[in-house]
Amino acid sequence: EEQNKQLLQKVKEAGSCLNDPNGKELQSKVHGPEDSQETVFEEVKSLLTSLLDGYNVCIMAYGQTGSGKTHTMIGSQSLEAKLGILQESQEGIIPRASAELFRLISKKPAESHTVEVSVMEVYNNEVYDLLARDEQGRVDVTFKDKFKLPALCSIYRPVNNASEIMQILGGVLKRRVKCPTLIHADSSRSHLVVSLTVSTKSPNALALGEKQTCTVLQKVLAHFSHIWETPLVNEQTKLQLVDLAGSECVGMTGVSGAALWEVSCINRSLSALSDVLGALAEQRPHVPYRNSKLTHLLQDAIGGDAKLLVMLCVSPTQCFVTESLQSLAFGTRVRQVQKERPQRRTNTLKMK
Ligand SMILES: Nc1ncnc2c1ncn2[C@@H]1O[C@H](COP(=O)(O)OP(=O)(O)OP(=O)(O)O)[C@@H](O)[C@H]1O
Repeated sequence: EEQNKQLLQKVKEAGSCLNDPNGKELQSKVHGPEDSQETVFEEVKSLLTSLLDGYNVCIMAYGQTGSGKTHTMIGSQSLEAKLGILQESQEGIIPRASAELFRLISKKPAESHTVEVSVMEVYNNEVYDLLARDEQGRVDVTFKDKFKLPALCSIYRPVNNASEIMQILGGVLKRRVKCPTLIHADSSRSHLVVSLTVSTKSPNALALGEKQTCTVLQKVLAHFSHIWETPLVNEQTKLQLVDLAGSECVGMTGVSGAALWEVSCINRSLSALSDVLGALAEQRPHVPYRNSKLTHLLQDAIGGDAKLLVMLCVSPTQCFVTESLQSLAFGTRVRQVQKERPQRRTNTLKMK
């Protein structure tokens, strides 16, 4: 226990040292096991304001298997089993971020923002839409291709509050691919990506129904608005909440056969993610987003002017020191990514 305490102290020190790689102060914080979910969420809260300010935001949990990624992103696993009904204190980032988003939206003019949710998993380098599966969670092999998403487009469900998001998530989480390993009996074998798309109606679009002081173009667009399922929007931003599958050493997990293939796919996709971050950090002209389905799916959320927050989950025990160092190395790479803010996109028409 004393050794573990010392290790935790070292990890905390390593986390604070990472603060200042180029003489610039970067935000970082190391939380110990004593910190509550609420305290951890305080780090995240301001990103929801950024989302409504027009930034794409991505929050992802990275770490070895069993280190607490699902606990951090969703909440306690045992309570999750009760169909997503979590005690508030155990709620992780996804339920808290959803609640904060709707709290912020409630302060905006009525009906100015709409939110849609999609839930996908990347398993064995294929993307599956969890909202497209049947109630029993089985993927009918006859229709397997229907559930694969070659064009990376997915089902979006409109939601009006955080409880609706958690109800949808509670329903689909049972279908996430899990498999016991030596380290973690309830280990997730896929990357889970929950996307909340926030559409902001332009003031003009809001006023079209009442005022006649619009331009000719707006009148034409309004006339044909029935062609689009949703009203005109002038901006869409996306919050992507990602619970990555665990990075792991094959020897430690004790898996073989199909499970070994899963581990290899997980490790390759995480390595592709690291390569993308490396390319962004070095500002290379080509960023290899297409090298894996995971990075392809997250392209909007980690490229451009998106804000990315990575929660590194690190085991506070001596026996996992190799994995912990590997996770910290990933964190170092993330920190090196500096992003320029390009011109904002405006007046984008959303078509379904
Ligand atoms: N900070 C924490 N406080 C209390 N329990 C925790 C904490 N972190 C993790 N746990 C518990 O440890 C176990 C493993 O955590 P979790 O499922 O979140 O790991 P994981 O990193 O998502 O694993 P995998 O990658 O294998 O899916 C769970 O039972 C979880 O409730």
